[in-house]
Order: sequence, then structure tokens, then C-alpha cells
Amino acid sequence: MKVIDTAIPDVKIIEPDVFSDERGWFMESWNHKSFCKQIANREFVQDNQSLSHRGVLRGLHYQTSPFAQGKLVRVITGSVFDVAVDIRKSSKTYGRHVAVELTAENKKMLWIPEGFAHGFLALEDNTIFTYKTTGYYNKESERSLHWKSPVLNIEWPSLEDINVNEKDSSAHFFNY
Ligand SMILES: Cc1cn([C@H]2C[C@H](O)[C@@H](COP(=O)(O)OP(=O)(O)O[C@H]3O[C@H](C)C(=O)[C@H](O)[C@H]3O)O2)c(=O)[nH]c1=O
Repeated sequence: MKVIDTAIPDVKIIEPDVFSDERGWFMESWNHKSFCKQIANREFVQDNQSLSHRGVLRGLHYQTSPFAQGKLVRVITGSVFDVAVDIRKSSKTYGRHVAVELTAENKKMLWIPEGFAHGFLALEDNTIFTYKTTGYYNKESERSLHWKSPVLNIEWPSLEDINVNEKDSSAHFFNY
């Protein structure tokens, strides 16, 4: 796999090795040894999967310490505009974000360590998003940041209808 740096040192884009032949293609979607050697020494405890219609925006979500989750995210079908916001107050990149298009075609993955708010905008119908987390879901510690927080300057794709649920629509805005 190829590991690509982003504007935030701890956040990495992963391009898996894809082996194509006349039958189709094969790739390792997860390899513990390779991940620990090339990215970070982490154990994952939960796999999540969601299906979103075009225009659905989920996030920006995070769990407060000690329930913060690292996430290894990717798209199985469709495509998303994926965003990770650094909310680690001691970080030099506090308040900055990484945005990357993850698609079934490009097979890119994004490693988002603990201490980030995460969300995505589905760019196609039937977008299946799947991710591994380093911590279990903990509803009581879950928080949301408003996806349109002005100070974050996230340049979301301008889809005609963006569908955000009540929880995310009423999220608080990020402020330094
Ligand atoms: C996240 C989660 C949710 N749930 C239950 C709670 C709700 O009854 C239902 C839907 O949850 P929610 O609306 O929070 O799902 P998303 O909006 O996709 O949340 C995710 O959105 C962004 C993209 C993230 O990065 C987070 O991992 C996660 O918060 O699934 C569980 O049972 N386990 C879980 O791990």
C-alpha cells in the first residue's frame, strides 16, 4: 500500500495495492502488520457501515476522551467528500482539516487518529461507507460540530440538496 501525507501530519491517505486481472480485481482492505509498520500501532475493535443517498451529510462527529476513536475509513460503493477536523487543543494544526474524495473507484482510505471530528457528504446515491474504529461506540460521549462552522472554512461540494439530520443540524459551531 502507498501512504500519502496530508496537511495534518497524523492524518494519512492510503492507496491500497490493487491486483487486476480478467476476472476483476483484488486488494487487501486491511492488514494489521502493514498498518502498524507504515501508519500507526493501533488495534481496531469495531467495524461500521452505512448507506447514504446523494446529498446526505453525516457529521461532524467525535467522542470525548477517554472514548475517542481513531477511524480508518473507505467507500465500498459510490463516493464521498470526507472531512477530518483536528480538535486536539494542544495540536499545531488545531482547527485545521483534511478533506479528500473517497470513492469506490479510487479505493482510497483515510486514517484519522483519535482527537478528530469526522464527517462526510455522500456524492452519489447508494454510497456505502465503511470504517474501523479503535474504540467502541459510546453514545454518552458523542458530540457533534456543525458542518458549516465558519471558522473551519470547509469547502463542501455545492450539491443542490444537502440532507442533514436534526442532531447534526442543531450542532454547535466550532470556535477556537
Ligand atoms: C456510530 C454508531 C451509531 N450507532 C447507532 C446509533 C443510532 O441509533 C444509529 C445511527 O447513528 P448515527 O446517526 O450517529 O450515525 P452516523 O450519523 O452515521 O454517525 C457516524 O457519523 C460519522 C461519519 C462518524 O464518523 C461517526 O463514526 C458516527 O457518528 O446507529 C451504533 O449502534 N453504533 C455506532 O457505532
